Amino acid sequence: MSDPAFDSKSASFLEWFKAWPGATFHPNIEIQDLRGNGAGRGIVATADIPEDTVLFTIPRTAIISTQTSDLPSRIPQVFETTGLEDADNEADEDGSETSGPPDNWASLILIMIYEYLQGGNSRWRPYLDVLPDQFETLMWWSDHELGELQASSIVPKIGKDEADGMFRAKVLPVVEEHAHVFYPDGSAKLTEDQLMTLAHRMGSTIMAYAFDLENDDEEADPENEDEWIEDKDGVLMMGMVPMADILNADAEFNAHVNHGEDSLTVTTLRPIRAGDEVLNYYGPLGNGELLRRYGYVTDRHARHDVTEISWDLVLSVLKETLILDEETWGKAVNELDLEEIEDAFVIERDSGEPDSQGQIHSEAAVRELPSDLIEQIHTLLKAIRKISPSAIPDKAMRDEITLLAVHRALELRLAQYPTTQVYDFDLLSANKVSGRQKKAMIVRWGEKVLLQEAIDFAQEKLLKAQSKAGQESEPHAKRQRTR
Ligand SMILES: C[S@@+](CC[C@H](N)C(=O)[O-])C[C@H]1O[C@@H](n2cnc3c(N)ncnc32)[C@H](O)[C@@H]1O
Repeated sequence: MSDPAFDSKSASFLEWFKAWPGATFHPNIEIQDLRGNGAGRGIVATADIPEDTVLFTIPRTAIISTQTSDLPSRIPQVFETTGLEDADNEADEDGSETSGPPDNWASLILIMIYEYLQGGNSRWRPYLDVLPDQFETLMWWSDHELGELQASSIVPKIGKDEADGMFRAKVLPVVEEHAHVFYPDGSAKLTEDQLMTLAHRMGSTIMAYAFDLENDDEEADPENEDEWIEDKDGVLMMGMVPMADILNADAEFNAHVNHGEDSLTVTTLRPIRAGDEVLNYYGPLGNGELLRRYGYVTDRHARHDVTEISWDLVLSVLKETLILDEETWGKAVNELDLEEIEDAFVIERDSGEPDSQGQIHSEAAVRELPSDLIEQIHTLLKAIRKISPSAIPDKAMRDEITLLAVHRALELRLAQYPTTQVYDFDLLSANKVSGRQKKAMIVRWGEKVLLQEAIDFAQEKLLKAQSKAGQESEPHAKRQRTR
């Protein structure tokens, strides 16, 4: 069913966009209301379009960034940099530091707050009108809703407290100190709570919509010419790119945003048929990360699912497996260089890469165990062997113990999720869940499927290692097992 208010905002936005000098918009595409599929606005082909067609052109002047908004020139003292700062200001994100210019994130949040508060005076008003004021990203979920993610490793990455700290340190003070710049004459000032909510809203919008823009000053790096991933952690300038961000995305896609000197263009990577949605690419993200940053999940992104296993869990399994006296164990663990120790390890598949047409042809599968985990276990086992050589007499035993421990730790990791894969699958396939609960269930189920694949893979490797060790030790007595 059509929604006149929604459609009229889309139409005003399109008209505004086309009026920018240098903007183009292909006649065979249109902005559609895809809320029925839970996908907001999107761009759909209205007739067949061949490969390598320019769908639209966005002049750089239409992008919202530090280079185009008036804000940096109105409060230059805030935006001035010495050139020595960490462009990412990562260390400041906990809000512990209040000095220094705002980083990429804080700069764009300030600019978006400024442009929003200008209302009809902002050059980007029709664009701001089609940006969201509600989000499905994890930052906005209640504790109860987050509980549905169970033991997912995405939960500790949400970072709400860090964002609150950053806004209080780098955003609110600037708006308050320069209220005469941010608030047009006669407009009411926002309360601290309203300003925090607005900062969160702009932060979430930037997270899901902004692009990293290749810096004009830098020479083009031929290695990165085909860079489609929006790396929010990079040092490039961030900007809000009207129209390019109306594109929805998937792990297989059919369009690409090219960064030109004066404009950005969106071109088709393969023929698009009438009725097909034009899709961009946000990168090889698992559904957990997709949900955290963008607020949705897809079947195609499941191949990139990841989960993590903690070193503490592996360590407890190793301790149980090796049955060493406390002194030997304590000494060996103390041998590890705390600076070098990884706290968590990523479990993932070899998930393949999209080809130049945005399609993936390989099958995703677990093809190795995390090499940094194996290395860290080996370092510990080496330390143990130095103290107690009989505990780990040879390399074969080291490898067997390593695989036993990884296998067991993966089983215990899977058991940290209170429901089973089968239970989740039944609910999902019977369509008994919807909304956020369903998204959370897809994430946690995907992680369980991945963990089970990793368990099976470790088991296979363990059996091979054991049979190899058995053959090598024959006709001697069977090797003594550690437990
Ligand atoms: C860059 S915007 C794309 C335009 C957006 N649909 C809109 O209405 O403004 C990114 C947001 O679009 C939505 N989105 C993108 N791709 C999607 C997909 N394949 N399925 C569902 N939602 C999607 C998510 O809400 C995401 O945070």
